[in-house]
Amino acid sequence: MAKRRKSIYECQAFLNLKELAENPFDMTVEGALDSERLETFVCKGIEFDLLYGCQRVTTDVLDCLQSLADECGLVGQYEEMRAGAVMNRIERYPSEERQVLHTACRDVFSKTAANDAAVIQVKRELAKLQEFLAEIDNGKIRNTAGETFTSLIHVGIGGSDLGPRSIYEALKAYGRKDRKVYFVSNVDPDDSAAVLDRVDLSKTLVLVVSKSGSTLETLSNESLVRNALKEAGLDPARHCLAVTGESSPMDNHERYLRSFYMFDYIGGRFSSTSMVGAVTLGFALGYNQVLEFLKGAWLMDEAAAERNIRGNIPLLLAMLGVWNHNFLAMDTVAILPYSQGLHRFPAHLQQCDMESNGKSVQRNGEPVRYKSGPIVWGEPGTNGQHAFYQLLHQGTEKVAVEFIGFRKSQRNRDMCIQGSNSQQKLLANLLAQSLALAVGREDENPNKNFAGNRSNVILMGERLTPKSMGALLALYEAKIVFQGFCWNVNSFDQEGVQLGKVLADEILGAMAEKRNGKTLAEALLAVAGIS
Ligand SMILES: O=P(O)(O)OC[C@H]1O[C@H](O)[C@H](O)[C@@H](O)[C@@H]1O
Repeated sequence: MAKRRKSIYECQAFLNLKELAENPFDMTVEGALDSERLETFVCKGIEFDLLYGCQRVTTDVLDCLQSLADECGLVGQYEEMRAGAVMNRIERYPSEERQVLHTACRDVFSKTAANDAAVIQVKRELAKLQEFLAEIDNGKIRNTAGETFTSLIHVGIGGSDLGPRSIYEALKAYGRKDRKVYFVSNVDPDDSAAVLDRVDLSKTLVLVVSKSGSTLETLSNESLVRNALKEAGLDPARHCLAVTGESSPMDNHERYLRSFYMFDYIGGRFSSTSMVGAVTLGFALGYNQVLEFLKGAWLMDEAAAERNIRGNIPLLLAMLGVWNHNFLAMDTVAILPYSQGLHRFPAHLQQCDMESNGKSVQRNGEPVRYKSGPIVWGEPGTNGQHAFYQLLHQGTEKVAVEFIGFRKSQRNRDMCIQGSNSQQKLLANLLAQSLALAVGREDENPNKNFAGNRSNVILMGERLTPKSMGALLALYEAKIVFQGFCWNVNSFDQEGVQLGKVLADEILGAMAEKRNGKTLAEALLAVAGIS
């Protein structure tokens, strides 16, 4: 018999927080935000510190958030998930009924794994990857002309693209100089054409990534690339690699030089540490860097099992998010990395968060009666400062901001210009934005007035490396999972993407048969003037 999960509004802490939210901490009062507060409201963790002095919280609020986390059993559920409980389900209705074990992808460093069976499968795939990368290095795998492969095109979409792409972008500073990676995701034919125009296909590996092995965009792009290989006189089976679910329609060894597996218990948007991300990363950076990346993620997973929110960054970030969203009515979260390497990371988190927690049904099948997942968006600073920060400071919309910064740059190529180097300028801007949002500034001219009290946190790391990237990824994965548990939604399915796919098929059918105007879909096709 499944345990009944509490909805947050059934918790005593929920009522207490509602009361506290009537009079949240005012950061604009003179002296409210002082050095003591800034020093106290810091959570030190794996590879990152979370600075949360600029949140509208008091110790009372934090105590209540702790109680809410405890009443909802968040850490207990997280541990159940890591051990292999069937968390991907909705009671009383047909649902995916799966375990959720993306954490097993990095549980390879533990003496005793949380779920042995999954870790055995994970280790087998890692060993295959290590061997494959060694064979490219030692020349056992070469093209038909006997040359080494120097490029890889990663073909996938959604979880099979966003995570790997954002991680590759974050870490390409450590990439091998003799290797290049390209990504193709959109079914817009211009996406693949632009990449195909730039590569020497004879020295290119094509990694097709699809858990289901049946995603329209990925299969279309695979066909376009295979066709280009054939037109260049090359044998696709000697260039194409697959990452897919075992026994998916793509699980066909004759069509691929190598096949790597992911498993039912790894959700697409949580799959970056599986072969979905590891093959591309391994090609670009080498196997040891993949291990560093996994190590960072594993350390964060372990740290996320701490019950005390003041000592657990993902849990604290999750609970501060609940406070801002459910009690202070902040509908959107902006992820603003002050790190060019992380320029695609907000896009990845958009999928990871919004596809996970953008739900209106609880795990018990009842409707959600409070707000579940927020809208997530973001761009790197300082670029964003010259674009949308106006709204963050003076707009009517209140946005919860999560800054991410690093004390040191990745490439160490910097110089002093007008008294400071660029890394210092970057960090000065990050800190300035945090304070400006929180404290504001009064001006008798209303148009120049900054109201302040705009909540934000800073995640501060030393340097963006494979290890810290792994930790950052796992931090956000755990945050999303904790929030999903708190809102009592199933964070691991994505029924909401189905209807659009069904209607797109209907419209494609109408296009093929030149049907026009009978159904709503056909009428829209005609009105849009598409033949
Ligand atoms: O990896 P695939 O099976 O090709 O799926 C790719 C993506 O497609 C779907 O539409 C889902 O919404 C995503 O969660 C998934 O990551």
